Amino acid sequence: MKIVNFAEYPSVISQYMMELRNVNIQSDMLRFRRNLERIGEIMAFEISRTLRYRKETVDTPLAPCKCDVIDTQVVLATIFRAGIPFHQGFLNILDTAENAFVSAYRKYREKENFDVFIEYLASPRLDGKTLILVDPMLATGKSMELSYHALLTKGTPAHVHIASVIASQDAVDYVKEHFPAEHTTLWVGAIDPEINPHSYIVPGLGDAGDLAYGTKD
Ligand SMILES: O=c1cc[nH]c(=O)[nH]1
Repeated sequence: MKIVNFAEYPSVISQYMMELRNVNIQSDMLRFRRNLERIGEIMAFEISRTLRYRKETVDTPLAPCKCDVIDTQVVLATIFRAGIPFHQGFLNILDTAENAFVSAYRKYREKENFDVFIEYLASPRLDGKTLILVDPMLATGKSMELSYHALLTKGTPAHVHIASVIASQDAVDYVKEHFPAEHTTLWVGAIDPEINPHSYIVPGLGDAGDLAYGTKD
């Protein structure tokens, strides 16, 4: 499995990541959502460089011109709810992408033990397409794997890109084991060393859904 870790090459993404993590900045929800969206836009651009293109001749006002156009059908899939701004960033760039939505929720058995359930799935057919699974926080990799298996009921994609803003090292190892190595690329803004007993990434940034949309009951 190919892994692209943007933290290895400092760029403007590093600045957005600092703002997402910083307790004094992340409480500005508008900025928090926009930073997730901006990282989505940049990752979408990088992923666009891996897509297939065909030549098409278009007429400019002066002459015919051969242009490259995307020749890969992309499906963007997002896990509710923190994924929404990140997804929008991808869609701002890949505007011909189809879209899929999955809801995964944690059902607690006791304080620190929970199962993840998929409750909702809306997806187009996936056969032969490029699936981009976006989830800003890849803590254990289990929700991502469950979502992927739910999506496979809609067909088998030719290639899978997993895009996250922060992944834990455990999640990276888990994804390596549970996704087809030949056909999967993992794109991450950073890989953090730990997850805590509540499955939050450490140092991470906290609860991305709450920071983007407010706390839940
Ligand atoms: O650290 C984490 C892990 C999962 N989801 C979050 O929002 N934050």
